[in-house]
Amino acid sequence: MGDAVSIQTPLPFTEGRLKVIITGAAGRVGRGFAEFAASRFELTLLDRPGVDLSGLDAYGRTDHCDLADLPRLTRLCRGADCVLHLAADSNTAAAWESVLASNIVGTYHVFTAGKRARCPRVVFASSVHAVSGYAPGRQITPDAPVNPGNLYGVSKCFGEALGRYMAEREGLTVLAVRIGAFQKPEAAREPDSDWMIGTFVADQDLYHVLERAIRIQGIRFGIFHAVSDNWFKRLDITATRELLGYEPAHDFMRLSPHFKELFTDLPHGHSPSPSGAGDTAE
Ligand SMILES: NC(=O)C1=CN([C@@H]2O[C@H](COP(=O)(O)OP(=O)(O)OC[C@H]3O[C@@H](n4cnc5c(N)ncnc54)[C@H](O)[C@@H]3O)[C@@H](O)[C@H]2O)C=CC1
Ligand SMILES: O=C(O)[C@H]1OC(=O)[C@H](O)[C@@H](O)[C@@H]1O
Repeated sequence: MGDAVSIQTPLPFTEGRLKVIITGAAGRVGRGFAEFAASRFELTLLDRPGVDLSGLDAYGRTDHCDLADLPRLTRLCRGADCVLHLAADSNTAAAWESVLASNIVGTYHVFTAGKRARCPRVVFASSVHAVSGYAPGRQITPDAPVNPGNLYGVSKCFGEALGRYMAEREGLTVLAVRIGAFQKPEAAREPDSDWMIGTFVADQDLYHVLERAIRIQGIRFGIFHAVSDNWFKRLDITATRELLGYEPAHDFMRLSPHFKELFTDLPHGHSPSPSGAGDTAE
């Protein structure tokens, strides 16, 4: 994560019920995080007009807002401590027009709304696809040059770059969390997917990273990787562990019925490295 590696740890975390705006709150990550975060933060849960927000009102205030509507976004951000920006066209094969509207223009509007409303922090949901162009089996550290595997990934690189600019030049603090393949642990059933082995992130593991990204002090900008404690980690999580205090609880191989039997006699953390894959960069 570039500059942050020289920071002395541990960094402090802001306690208490911070006011957090969540965009894309009705999506897969948003709904689960809202439930996890309701007792921890004062939430405003946003999604685009027409999206069903029912059920979310148990976790905070709900409202509709399209990312295209900068004035409305700005009003909604007033008084908030942080925007957790989850809204996006999350389809890795999304059409460019949609990527442009939601992920590029929409993300620009979220950062700009945060700045205009004096909301000091944006936590940006980036993706492993910002670096999915690297060869399979290679582990990627947060300081590797971006290498998106699709146009959706390109839009996540844009969000990271904009976040850095907004942090360095416009006074926000920005944490970009590169999310792997988000799933509930009980859904980790794909028989032999190389992609899932390396990128799986269990829902609760991700929620802990997001909470810590919202609370950490002393970082102006950082890119943090969020995958579970997988046998092979496509994204290196050293900085997430050391700076955010991330302690992942899950490992795709241990959850998958296909692989579980291989691990019965091995204590956690002492698995042999699979050939061609491991925790160090090639
Ligand atoms: N689910 C995953 O495995 C991963 C997700 N991510 C990122 O994390 C974030 C959350 O992902 P999911 O919850 O899975 O996505 P999702 O597709 O389930 O939810 C995204 C939400 O954003 C909303 N949205 C889209 N465009 C909008 C617009 N123009 N204005 C207002 N709202 C809009 C949608 O209505 C939807 O409810 C996304 O930014 C995604 O790119 C990154 C890596 C992996
Ligand atoms: O590639 C993956 O596994 C995931 O990565 C993402 O960034 C996408 O938003 C999500 O739809 C995919 O499932």
